[in-house]
This record gives sequence, C-alpha cells and structure tokens, in this order.
Amino acid sequence: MAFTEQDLLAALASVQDPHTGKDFVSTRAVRNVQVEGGDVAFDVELGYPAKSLIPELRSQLIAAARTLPGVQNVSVNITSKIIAHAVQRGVQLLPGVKNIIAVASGKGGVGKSTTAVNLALALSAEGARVGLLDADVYGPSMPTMTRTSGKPDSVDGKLMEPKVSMGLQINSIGFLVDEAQAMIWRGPMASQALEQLIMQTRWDNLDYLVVDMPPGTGDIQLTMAQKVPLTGAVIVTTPQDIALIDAKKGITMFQKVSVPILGLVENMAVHVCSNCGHAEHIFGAEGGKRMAESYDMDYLGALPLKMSIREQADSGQPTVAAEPDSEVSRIYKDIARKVAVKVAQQSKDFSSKFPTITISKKS
Ligand SMILES: Nc1ncnc2c1ncn2[C@@H]1O[C@H](COP(=O)(O)OP(=O)(O)OP(=O)(O)O)[C@@H](O)[C@H]1O
Repeated sequence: MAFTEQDLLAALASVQDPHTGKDFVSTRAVRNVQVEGGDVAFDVELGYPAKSLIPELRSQLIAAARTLPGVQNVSVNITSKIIAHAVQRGVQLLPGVKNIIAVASGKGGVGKSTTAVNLALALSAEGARVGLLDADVYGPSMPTMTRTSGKPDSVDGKLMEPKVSMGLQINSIGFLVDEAQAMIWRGPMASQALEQLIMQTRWDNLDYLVVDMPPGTGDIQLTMAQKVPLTGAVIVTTPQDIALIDAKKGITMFQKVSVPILGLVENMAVHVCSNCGHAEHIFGAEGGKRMAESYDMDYLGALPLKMSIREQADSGQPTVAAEPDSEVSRIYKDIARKVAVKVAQQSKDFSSKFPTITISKKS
C-alpha cells in the first residue's frame, strides 16, 4: 500500500465546508475511514440538512482522495445528524422537538409568515423533519398558506395531532379559534392559548420546529420568548427605517432573555418590475445589511418584492413548494441552510444527559 490513513485524511482536509469555511477532517465530520489496498471508504456526517449540497461535496471529496497516488475506488457516504441545542436556562425542551426556531418581526406585515413557511419548506427540502407552529394570534395565516383547516384531531384526548401538508407537521392558533375571536383576546388569554398550542401538540421527531411569532415586542411576545424553549430567532424586516427601528426592539427582546439571534432576513428588499425587469429599492437600499453589521449579527439574505411570492403564499403553495427550482426558492434555501448551520454551531443541549436528582427523606 503506497498511502496510509493519515495521508488520506491530509488529502481530504483540502476540501472545505462551504458554509463553515472549515475542513471536514478537523471538525471530525470524516469518520469510519477504511483503507484496503487501493480502495478507500469513509463517512462524512454533517450537523445540518444538506441534500442539495451532497452531489457536489461527494465529487470534491472523491477528487481530493484521488490526488493520492495509488487510490483506486473511493466510496463516500454523506449523512446529516441534527442534534438538540441548548435553550434558555431553566426551560425544558419540548418532547419530539430538537430545535425551535422563532421567526419574529418588530412590526406587522413585513412578511414574517411568508418567510417562516418558506424557511420551513426549504429545511424540509434539504432533508430535515420540520414542523411549523403558527403562533400569530393576531393574524394566523398558516391555514391559508398551507391549505389546512379544521380542529386538530386528538388520539389520546389530551394532545393535538399536527396536520400534515407539503411534508410539514403544522399546528395553528387559527385551527382552534376564528380570527375575529383571537383579535380581541387580551394578553393573558392569548398567552394561555399559545402555551396550550405549544405544549399540547404531539410533534413527531422533529429536527426543527419553525414558530411564526406574533408580530411586535409586547407582553405576549416576551412571555413566549421566555417560556418557549428556543434555540434561536430569525428576525424579518423590510428596509424601511421605521421597520428597522422596530426590528431593533425585537433583537433587544431576544437578547434580554438570552435567545441567540441566528440572523436577519430582509424582505421586499427590491422591487423587480414584472414588465420591464427594472429593479427599484422602494424602501431604501441595504438598510437591513447595515443593521446586521452594526448589531454584529449574520445577514441571512434578501427577498425581492415579487408578485409571485404573494400569489403562491395566498394560494396555499408557497414559492419553495410551488417553484422549488426558481431564483426565489434558491434564496430561501440558501437562507435555510445558513440558519441550520448557525443552529449547528450553538452549544449542545446537555440537559438530557444529566440524571434527575431527587431528594427523598429517609424515615
Ligand atoms: N417578498 C414578498 N413579495 C411580495 N409579497 C410579499 C412578500 N413577502 C410577503 N408578501 C405578502 O405581504 C403580505 C404580508 O405578509 P405576511 O403575512 O407574511 O407578513 P407578516 O409579517 O407575517 O404579517 P402579520 O404581522 O400580519 O402576521 C402577504 O400578503 C404576503 O403574501
């Protein structure tokens, strides 16, 4: 044999993870290396879902292995393993859910729900098990955006079964009450209904639960940010100054309760005329990018103000499901991958590893 396992690892270390900028050897993603004569086999385990990335990654790793003289057959098995990450101190993880991602905005109407549903669909398209929780008491839009309706079923009379649409497990405050009723709820009632929605749904083995938060930074939002076990939050804003001011309040709220901000999405960043293709910054240019920089947070991407985004969401088939290979879907998928990578970089959840200590009185 002309090469050793060490030689192979050194060759593989030349391939970088495009999302983390690190190689797969130093991050211990390369495992189970087997060398037999000129044949090599190894596994690569990623911490985030990356179906669309696998073919390119595989060819890069094979090419890297083949730079070693004597290497003949190369077999690579690339998988993703998504683990649970830490949440706010003193808050328990939800059964059946590894990571909860809040999608929030400081102000209504900026496209938070549209972003949440497309983000969930994009994570699912990349191979993750994903749920979507519509906690927007003041305007639940997931029933429309996912074409779901009716009271949730319950098998045991206690927990609600999520509805399944486009591969997502979904529960919405809109399934439980009609919109007009929810609108007039006072804070404690809304908080109680939301708690029920969050705690009493039987999520089935989810890697990510995307939560469409109520817009704003009032008591209901603060209670949720404190009580729901959140791995992190994604802030959606438009580039208008007024939306940016509100987005800052949202960031401060999550920081106050020690929920990491995974990044900022700028929605309706630029209007592209469907007739002539002319691009116009209706709400100002690069406001979101500048804000992300000044707050030292990741800028996840920008979505254009585009008729098809609204039409597809309103017709119950959001863009990532309706046109998975379009430019807009590519942006959503890119954002989703950045979010998943950012989640993977958070500290692990160790709460399940520690034994529960019970103190009993000896009689
Ligand atoms: N990038 C976009 N281009 C065009 N229309 C969009 C875009 N993003 C969202 N919309 C549309 O704007 C409207 C508001 O979006 P959405 O409901 O997602 O906002 P929201 O922030 O969740 O609002 P609310 O705070 O009321 O829940 C919807 O009709 C949606 O289809």
